[in-house]
Amino acid sequence: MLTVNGLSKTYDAKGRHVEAIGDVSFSVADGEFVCVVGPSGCGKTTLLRCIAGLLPPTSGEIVVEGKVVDGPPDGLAVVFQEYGRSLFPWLRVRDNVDLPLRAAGTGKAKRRELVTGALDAVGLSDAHAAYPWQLSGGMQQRVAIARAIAYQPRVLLMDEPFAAVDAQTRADLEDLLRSVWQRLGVTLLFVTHDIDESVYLGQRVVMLSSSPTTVAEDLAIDLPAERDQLGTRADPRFTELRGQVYAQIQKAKQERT
Ligand SMILES: Nc1ncnc2c1ncn2[C@@H]1O[C@H](COP(=O)(O)OP(=O)(O)OP(=O)(O)O)[C@@H](O)[C@H]1O
Repeated sequence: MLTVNGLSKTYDAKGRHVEAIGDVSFSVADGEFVCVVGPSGCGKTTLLRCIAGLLPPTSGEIVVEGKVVDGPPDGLAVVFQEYGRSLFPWLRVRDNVDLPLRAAGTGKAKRRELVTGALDAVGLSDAHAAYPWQLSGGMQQRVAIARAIAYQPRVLLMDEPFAAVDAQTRADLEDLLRSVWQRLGVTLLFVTHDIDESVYLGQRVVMLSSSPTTVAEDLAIDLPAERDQLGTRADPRFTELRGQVYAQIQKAKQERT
C-alpha cells in the first residue's frame, strides 16, 4: 500500500517561491496500476520525487508499505523519462541492469538469473552485450525497464517513461509494461501528460489540478483487464473515459489562466 497524505511541497530558491503541490492525498493498493495526469508544471515530477524519498515534503507524509518515507524506501524502483541519462554509457546492457543488484549485495548466481530474466522479459536477450549508445531510444528505455524489473521492486514509479519515443515504439512499450505488471504483481504509479495513455494503461487515473496542486478527480477505469491497442482504443467506453479525463484537465488549465 502506498499512501500520500496531505502532501504539500514548496520550493524556495533564490527569492523564487513556488508552491508546487498544495494539498494532495490519494492511495494505491498493493498490485494496483494507477496513472497520474495533470497539466504541464502541476507538480507530477515533484510528487514522484517525494514518493521516491528523493525530496522531503514541506508538509504531509508519504507511507510506503507501512513506513513513513524519509529516504528511498526499500523495494521501490523509479524509471525516469530520460533513459539516455539514466544508463551508464561505459557499461554494457547486462552490466547496467546488474548495477542495482550489485549495490544491493545480491549473490552472483542470483544476479545472473535476474538479469537474464529481466532482459528476456523486455525482449532484449540478444542485446545484452551491447552498449546503450548502440541501441535505439525505445531499446534504451527497455533496458531501463529491465533494470527496474531485475531489482524485483514491490513498488514501481514511472515518470513519463515513454514521452521521448516514437508512437509505434510507445504502443509496444505500453503493452510490454501491462504484461510485466500483470506477471509481477507490482504496485505501479505511472505519471504521464498523455490522456489516452493514462486511460489505456491504468486501473485508475488520478487527475491533478494546476499548481498549487490538489487531486481534481480520481477516476476508476472500468475497461476489461485484457487490453489491446486496436480493440481497447476503439471501445466506446474508452472514448467516454478519455473524454472525462480531457474535460477535467481542460478545466484545471482554465482555472490557472
Ligand atoms: N528544483 C526546483 N526548484 C524550484 N522550483 C522547482 C524545482 N523543481 C520544480 N520546480 C517548480 O515546481 C513546479 C512543478 O514542477 P514539476 O516538474 O514537478 O511539474 P510537472 O507536472 O512534472 O511538469 P511537466 O509536466 O512540465 O513535466 C514548476 O513550477 C517548477 O518550475
